Amino acid sequence: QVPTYEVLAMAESTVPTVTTFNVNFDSFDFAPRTIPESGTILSCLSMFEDLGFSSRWRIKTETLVRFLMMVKKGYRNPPYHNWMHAYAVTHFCYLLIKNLQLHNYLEDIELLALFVSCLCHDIDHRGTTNSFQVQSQSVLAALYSSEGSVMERHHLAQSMCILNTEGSNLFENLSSKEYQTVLDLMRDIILATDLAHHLRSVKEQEDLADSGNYNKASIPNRQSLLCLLMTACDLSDQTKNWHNTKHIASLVYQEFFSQGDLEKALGKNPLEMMDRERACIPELQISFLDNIAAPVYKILVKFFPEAEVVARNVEENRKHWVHIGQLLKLRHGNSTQAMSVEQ
Ligand SMILES: COc1ccc(Cl)c(-c2nnc3c(C)nc4ccc(C(=O)NCC(C)C)cc4n23)c1
Ligand SMILES: [Mg+2]
Ligand SMILES: [Zn+2]
Repeated sequence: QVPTYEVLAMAESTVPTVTTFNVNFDSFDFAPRTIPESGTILSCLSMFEDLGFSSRWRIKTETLVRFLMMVKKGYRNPPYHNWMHAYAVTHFCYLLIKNLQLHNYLEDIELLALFVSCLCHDIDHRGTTNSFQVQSQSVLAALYSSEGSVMERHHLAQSMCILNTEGSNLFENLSSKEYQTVLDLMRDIILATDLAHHLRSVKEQEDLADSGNYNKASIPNRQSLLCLLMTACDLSDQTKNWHNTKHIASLVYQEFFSQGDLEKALGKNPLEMMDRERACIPELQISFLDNIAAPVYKILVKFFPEAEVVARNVEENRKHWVHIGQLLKLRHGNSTQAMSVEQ
């Protein structure tokens, strides 16, 4: 529970509009991690207002503030999968809604579910993967490994707990039918953040984009697009400038290498990408961009040509990794020794 006086103090302060923060806050080039963590709750408040969610779904400011503080507090502090990741993901969702006229493709309640899912999608992440949960026989694996997507089921469960807590239920003023719908949507969307799920679904998303037959009346079409958009938000750090991308890679590999160290301590052999002795970050990032990130934004651009700039930024970042890789080869021969990510 978040103390009421804190909530009221926050709610008392007038909700600044997004433009009072930054003139290009709603541009694809804006890097949300430039907002200090201390300003992220107010920033989320102003995004809810700006998107018209507060009035459309009759969300009381006090309830919204309490919800945001509970969600933020629900995140731990691993190098990458922390609250600032959730905030950056949510900001990209804001950009999609603001720039792509998504209401021509999705229902209003689906946009609300997507936005709230971005806030909640990695809540209580421990900085380790689904396979690590199973390998280490964690409590979460005991709970969810039979269904798969162990961490994602936990993120969903934690989100439901917050919504079921008196005073922080965002959806308290929705009709019972709307309420059930938004929870079902959050379940589908948060479970879709499992990369294994994404890899199984991306072909279908590409075919739908290539067909040019997207039909807003088709539930499967809308579900497919929602999953694509969620993954696009989750990986959106790759669509920003090189400084941001480089920084994110160092956070992700801090997390991966810590897991690799744990696995070695448990007598297991970590994946190369988790092994600080073997990983070559530029190589790994080029294959991550080629095999996972770039295809997502190429498909996004097929649906929404006006999003072209994000796909171009991913290509730009790939070129930087190629250059870094060449520098490393020149400087350190072909040793696969993991080197710190240099300028
Ligand atoms: C959407 O869900 C997730 C979940 C976890 C993570 Cl860390 C990420 C994520 N976000 N940014 C990154 C970056 C910059 N590099 C990454 C390199 C590899 C992998 C990875 O999981 N490879 C396993 C393979 C079987 C797919 C994920 C990476 N990643 C996204
Ligand atoms: Mg996740
Ligand atoms: Zn995430």
